Amino acid sequence: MCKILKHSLAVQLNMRRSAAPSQVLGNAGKKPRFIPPGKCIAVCLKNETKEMDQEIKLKEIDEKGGASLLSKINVQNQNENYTQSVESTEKVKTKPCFSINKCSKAEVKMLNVPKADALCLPTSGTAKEEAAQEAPDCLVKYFSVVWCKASKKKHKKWEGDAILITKGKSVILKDMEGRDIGRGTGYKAKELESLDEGQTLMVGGKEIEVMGVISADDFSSGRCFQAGIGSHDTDATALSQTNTKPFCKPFKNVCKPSTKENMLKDSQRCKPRHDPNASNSLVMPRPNASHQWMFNKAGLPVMDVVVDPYIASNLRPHQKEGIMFLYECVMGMRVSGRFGAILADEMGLGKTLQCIALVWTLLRQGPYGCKPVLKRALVVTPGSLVKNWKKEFQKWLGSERIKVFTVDQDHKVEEFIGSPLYSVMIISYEMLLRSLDQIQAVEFNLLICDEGHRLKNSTIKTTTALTSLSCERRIILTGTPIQNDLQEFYALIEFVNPGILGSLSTYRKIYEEPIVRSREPSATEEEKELGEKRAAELTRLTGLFILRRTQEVINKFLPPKKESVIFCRPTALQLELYRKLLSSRVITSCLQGRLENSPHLICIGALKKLCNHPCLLFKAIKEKGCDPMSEEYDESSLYENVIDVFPQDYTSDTFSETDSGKLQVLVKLLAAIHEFNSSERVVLVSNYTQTLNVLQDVCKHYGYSYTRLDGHTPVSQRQHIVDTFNSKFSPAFIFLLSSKAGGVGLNLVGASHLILYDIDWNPATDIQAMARVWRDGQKHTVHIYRLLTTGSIEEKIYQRQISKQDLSGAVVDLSKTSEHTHFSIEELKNLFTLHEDSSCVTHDLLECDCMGKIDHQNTSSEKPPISRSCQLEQNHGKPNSKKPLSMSQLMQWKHFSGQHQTLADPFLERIKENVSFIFQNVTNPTSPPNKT
Ligand SMILES: Nc1ncnc2c1ncn2[C@@H]1O[C@H](COP(=O)(O)OP(=O)(O)OP(=O)(O)O)[C@@H](O)[C@H]1O
Ligand SMILES: [Mg+2]
Repeated sequence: MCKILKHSLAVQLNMRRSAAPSQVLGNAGKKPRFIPPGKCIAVCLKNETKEMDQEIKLKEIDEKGGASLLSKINVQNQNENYTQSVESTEKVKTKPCFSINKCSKAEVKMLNVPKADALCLPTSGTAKEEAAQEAPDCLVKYFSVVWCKASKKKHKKWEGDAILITKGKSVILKDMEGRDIGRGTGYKAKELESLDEGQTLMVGGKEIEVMGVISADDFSSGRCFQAGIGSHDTDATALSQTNTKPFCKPFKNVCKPSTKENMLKDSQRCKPRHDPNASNSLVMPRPNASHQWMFNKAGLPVMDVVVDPYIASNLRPHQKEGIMFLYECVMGMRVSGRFGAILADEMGLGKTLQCIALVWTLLRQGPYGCKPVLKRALVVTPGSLVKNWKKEFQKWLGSERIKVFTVDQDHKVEEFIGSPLYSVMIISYEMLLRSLDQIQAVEFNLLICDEGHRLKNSTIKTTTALTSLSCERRIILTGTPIQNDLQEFYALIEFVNPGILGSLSTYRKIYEEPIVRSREPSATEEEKELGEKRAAELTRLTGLFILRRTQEVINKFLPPKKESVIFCRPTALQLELYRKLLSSRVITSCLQGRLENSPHLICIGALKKLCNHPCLLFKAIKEKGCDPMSEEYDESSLYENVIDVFPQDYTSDTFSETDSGKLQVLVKLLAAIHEFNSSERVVLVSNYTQTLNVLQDVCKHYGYSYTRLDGHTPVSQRQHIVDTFNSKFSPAFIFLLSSKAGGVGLNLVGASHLILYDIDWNPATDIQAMARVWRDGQKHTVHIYRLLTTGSIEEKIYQRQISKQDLSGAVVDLSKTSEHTHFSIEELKNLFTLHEDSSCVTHDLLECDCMGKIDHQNTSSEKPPISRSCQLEQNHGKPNSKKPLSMSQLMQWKHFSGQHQTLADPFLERIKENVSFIFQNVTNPTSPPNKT
């Protein structure tokens, strides 16, 4: 970027979007004032370091010695001294953002100082007094500038663009990645205020020339740092072409250049493939003039692109919108020169169908001269969903319209390449890595990455492999919200639209650091404001090609969903074992803060096992042994004496359902469902294979037919298992599902009951599992049951889940490790407390009157039953409320105590005896069950 330029040329060539509009045309008429570095000197002698604001420390001048010292300084020294007045950029490198609150007064002569000996002299009063005099809200101005090292050369060799911030008498220079590259103080405030285009200034040994004024808004939003993406408008033409890839490439293969003759022929025979005027037709947006100018160089007739009514007739309104959005993105109509999109609709909204409609449309049509935009499309998806994608293609298009190729052991990429029949290839991420060489040789015009949140890490093999594909039109599909971690967010954006957010270091400085900083408790008001603005700008910018809709858009098409959180009383054996574990040496030492080797995680694991069933703990003890001599952090020391609590003849194989509170409830619940209607089906979910084994034994014991999908199920069999279960003729009553293995993407609409047997730290894992049954295609009212052991660690995890969910607005990352590893001692104390006297600790925390008064103050069973929807307002105004705000939603659910006489629910009615409390919520209560 080093160019030798004269001023005016520099003004023009170094222009970035951030420069003033006047400079786009250059400013030849205006002669910039240039102050050679050697002539314009600001000398500041360090006397004291003063905190200027939360970030900037500026050095003030010892005014007493200042003048006498200064008079002795030669030019060279002055330069050295000047640098003293400039805060080292290194020092502030790690600081996230900056803003200037108040300015110190430093005695510096700066702008337009004609003499080589121009020195900074104290004016009046002490530095401190003067700093105090300066209005804290003095004007902050922002400029786009170019800079170079100070030199006396006539022709400057500008080294880069930068942003200059002036306030009062101080300036900061930032490079385009947001790093401080110079600071100075002691300028004349007036001169800084009147600084304008073409003027020059010395900042920290650097000479700068002002290219234009930047609005405060452009600075605080970070737009000014974004080369090429800075405008407020969303118009594709707003983008700088210099920063984008060649425009013709995406259309290269399918738009062959036309001769005049061909063009005429084209326009004569060209007509939209489907009638754009038909009722309910779905017509894609027409390209605007600039798009045509860029992509229709051959001047082909512009045609309406109309989605095949065969598929369009099935689309939900949000899906129609989604298809138009995707179309605009991959056509480069939303952001010029960018062809990527992220469709982040919540689970079950039909992302697959939207993509299928898009692919089918683009394989057959295009806006210019009826030429299809795509020749080949590649879908990459988790292995378990490869067949589902094929099925969905068939479901929505029928097998006669399109042939899709799925890669597996028997069907290699070569077959796809060799066959003219296929235009769509579906492959798993794993298989993609294995066949990368062959795939790289194929020219795909569209790449769809399903469950694409796995690309959040740019260094992993999968991301590198996919990035290596030359295809520019890239779509990421994810039901998992992606904005939790700003670096992962960057990686996803970078994948679909490379370079759009600048380099990673720029992104960090401009967005991540200020945003993260603004959310820290110690953030100043100014930091908060800056962070909010940057976040808003990031959202605006990425919102051009990210679309997320929530479940609500589809609720009205879905049958009702009844969700119950069921607090199951632990059994006597569970309680005794629980107490024993809590009194172990390991837990005591954890609570004293000795957490090396993470013994607390072992303890948490043991308690969770115990909650599921004591036999799982028993098994662990047998495997690990219990050694009284072992180290505290060793698992076997946790089990010391625990084995004695089990009955002498206890074995893990012959477990009894009466040993576990949750299992007792489960068995009754399954019986109730089965008896109610033998064609009802249940998905039974656990995070643990061992627990699934127990549940499987229960199925066997009661003669319930079942099927199972967990991490060990071969990928090739998964779709078959799912299809069989969903089929009307499925013999299976129960689908045993490992949430880790089969959580994402699966449709299990054959079942209308889903039971979450245990709880995960990450709410997304559970939400994912629940979304398997309540989704499009479900015909019956859905019942979701979440089983928790009353007063135990499971309740605490649940409380954490709902806080986390509220805090992030359900924005959580599925693939984050499910076990939390960091806990404060307070949190651990809470986690390792058993509440034996509460029927629902979560409800206690809500401070909801409906329960608190009756169950706690008077446990008499003659008390009238409780069934009410608590009012949020009733806790308002209570000081010192222990209720985490995040639980507020639970307040709106129905609260039932275990003693409630009629629950008006045939299934819950059966389990009452073992249940201490129930929260229940019905979504979509009025919608009729889906008949389609
Ligand atoms: N318009 C529609 N009418 C009827 N069923 C639909 C419609 N759209 C989608 N579906 C069905 O809804 C189910 C869910 O769709 P899909 O699997 O595409 O969801 P998704 O958005 O990919 O969710 P996830 O994030 O869980 O993968 C599928 O069985 C699909 O066939
Ligand atoms: Mg999906």
